[in-house]
Amino acid sequence: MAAVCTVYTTQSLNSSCSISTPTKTHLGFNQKQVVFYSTGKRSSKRSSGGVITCSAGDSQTVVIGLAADSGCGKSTFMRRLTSVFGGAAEPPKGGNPDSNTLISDMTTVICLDDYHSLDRNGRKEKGVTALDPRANDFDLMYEQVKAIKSGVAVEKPIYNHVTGLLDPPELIKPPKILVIEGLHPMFDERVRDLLDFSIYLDISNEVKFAWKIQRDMAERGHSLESIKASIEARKPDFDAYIDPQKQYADAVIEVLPTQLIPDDNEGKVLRVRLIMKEGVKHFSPVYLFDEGSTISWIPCGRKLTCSYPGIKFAYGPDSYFGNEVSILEMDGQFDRLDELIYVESHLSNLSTKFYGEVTQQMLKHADFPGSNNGTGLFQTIVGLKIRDLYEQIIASKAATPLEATKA
Ligand SMILES: Nc1ncnc2c1ncn2[C@@H]1O[C@H](COP(=O)(O)OP(=O)(O)OP(=O)(O)O)[C@@H](O)[C@H]1O
Ligand SMILES: O=C(CO)[C@H](O)[C@H](O)COP(=O)(O)O
Repeated sequence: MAAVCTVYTTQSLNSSCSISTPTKTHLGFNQKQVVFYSTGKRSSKRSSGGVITCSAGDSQTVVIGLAADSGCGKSTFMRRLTSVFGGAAEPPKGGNPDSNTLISDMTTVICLDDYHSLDRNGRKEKGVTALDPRANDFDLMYEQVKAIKSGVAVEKPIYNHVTGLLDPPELIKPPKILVIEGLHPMFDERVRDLLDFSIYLDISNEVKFAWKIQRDMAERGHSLESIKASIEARKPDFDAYIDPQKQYADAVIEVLPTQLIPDDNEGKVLRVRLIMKEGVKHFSPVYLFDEGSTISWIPCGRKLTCSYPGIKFAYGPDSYFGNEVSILEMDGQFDRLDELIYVESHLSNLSTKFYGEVTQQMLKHADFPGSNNGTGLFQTIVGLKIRDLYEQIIASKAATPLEATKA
């Protein structure tokens, strides 16, 4: 059966394509109309959310995965990352006001909640949480991420967090950098294999609880009891399906209670560890003083103002889920953010474009959560490393286009 569809792409389509779900026709974006023969193989049970898969060949979309539980700082991280590329991210213009997508000049961030196959009622009826793979459509996620990576636009579904329903799809054009953020970017092996770089935000239970209480009580009017109950209800599925993804991450930002205050239970001062996998293509870990050595550093004194309980850095090689890693750790918090330049000048391999860029980024977003501690510092550093990775991938594709697309 011949299916006529419109492909949205910035590239010439001279290669083999297949259509898995016939899509609606949209007009107006650099489109080319192509006749396809349906494969007859529907990859999704959805009536909406089509994908046109082509091996277009010369695509340049770099795909980044960011995994974390809800309320663990993904949005904050995304704002820092987008800022490193020099722009602010906004929802698609003129689209669904409840869209979860954020677009800037260089990046498009899609939220994987949009691949929930069961809406809020559906999950309730079946007795499953949103973390359960049975509540998510990994076939569609894979096909759409693959299509975007190969330079082809898709009609991605929208999960509406306000209504709890699945809304009509939105058009996602291939960006320079696609970030897929949410609960499961590294869960499905096929999706995982599409990632050029992956990050896991590993927030310890104590800290997660403190952040969730702060946000859900202050901003969403939830009671302490309901927050506790929701965390408890999610925990088994979190442990089974979300947490194990950290073994696949190229970088993990681990957030723990401080060790500088004995038996601290306030959760305000944090110990943050940046775990960086060795041997990842286009990514070289940051180091403190001397690459590969084991270092402990208390920078407080003449050049860095520290009030109680102070600041302690550590760095060294380690092993993480059987992989060789480097770990950079910061315990404590900055009193004066402008003095961060002192710390920055002792770190190497930061992938900055000028002296003091980390400090500049941190000062620019001093009002973001975590700007006075290792969460903000390490998120900024990972943002710079992603920019560097992107530039390296683009440069290597430009140098050897055929080889690079095969890799
Ligand atoms: N580094 C941090 N330090 C302190 N609090 C933080 C930090 N990051 C996030 N938070 C707290 O957690 C809340 C959630 O952060 P954010 O919106 O970035 O998370 P999220 O993972 O995108 O959440 P969701 O998936 O639920 O939308 C913030 O409002 C803030 O209260
Ligand atoms: O984990 C989540 C997002 O990261 C949400 O719990 C999930 O998407 C379900 O959403 P809702 O709160 O609208 O039922």
